[in-house]
Amino acid sequence: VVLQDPKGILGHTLGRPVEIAVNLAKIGPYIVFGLSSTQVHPQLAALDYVIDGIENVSEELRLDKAIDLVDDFGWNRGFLINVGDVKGRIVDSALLERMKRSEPKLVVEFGTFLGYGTLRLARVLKNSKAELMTVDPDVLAHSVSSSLYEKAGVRDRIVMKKDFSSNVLRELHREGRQIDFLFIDHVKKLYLSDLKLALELKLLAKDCVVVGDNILWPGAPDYKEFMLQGPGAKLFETQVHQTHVEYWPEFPDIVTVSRFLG
Ligand SMILES: C[S@@+](CC[C@H](N)C(=O)[O-])C[C@H]1O[C@@H](n2cnc3c(N)ncnc32)[C@H](O)[C@@H]1O
Repeated sequence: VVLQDPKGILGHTLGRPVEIAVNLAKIGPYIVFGLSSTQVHPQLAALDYVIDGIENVSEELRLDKAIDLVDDFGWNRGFLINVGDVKGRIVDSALLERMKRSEPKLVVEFGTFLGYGTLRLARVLKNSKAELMTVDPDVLAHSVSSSLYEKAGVRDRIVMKKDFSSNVLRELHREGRQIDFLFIDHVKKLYLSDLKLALELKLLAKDCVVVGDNILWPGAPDYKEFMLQGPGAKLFETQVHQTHVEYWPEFPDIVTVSRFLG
């Protein structure tokens, strides 16, 4: 507790030196071992790879190139937890199918991380007027994704919320808005509670499509049970896609695509 809030516990005179020592300890590995930020954070390493690889790419090809570079990094250079190209195609198709039925107004992603999933959604929504919103409380996700969107040339098309999913659901409710497509890809334990909150607040528009990633691994068993056997089975029509973990074909995973019957 003292290390988290030294001035609050010890007062300014004693607490301030402790605060400085704690911060020095945090940046110590960088100084002492000469580590760069990209060696510590895979998100920054992937962003670095995109920035270098996209330099001479023309404006109209930048979005595709940014997506390809992240996938190349994920497959060949390190492990990333973005949805990846294989499961990403399932998300793309779900959104395309939804767009064939009617023009969505609001598309939301829970869990931004690098911003890769958002780029895929932005690519599918290229000729759409839908608002694309992505939500992540983590400052590293916020800053890395902002740079990635800028490099890919889509920064002005994306509404970024540096906040928790449940707060954003309540905000949308206060604004009287509804969601037409929801990509749930944040903390697995929150999938079901956030879905229930969205239902309780009547935030899902009729025909809203809800895509759940990582249903098998790391796994959201309660969400799966709710959608397939529980009350969700009457509220949604769900397709179960057997696939594999991002950039790791040896490990099976499931993506669910659920259409809200309203
Ligand atoms: C698996 S990653 C998201 C990957 C991203 N959807 C993609 O495919 O590129 C999960 C992210 O969820 C974020 N997260 C954690 N708690 C959250 C919350 N309550 N609301 C929204 N995002 C959250 C984490 O910070 C992390 O960046």
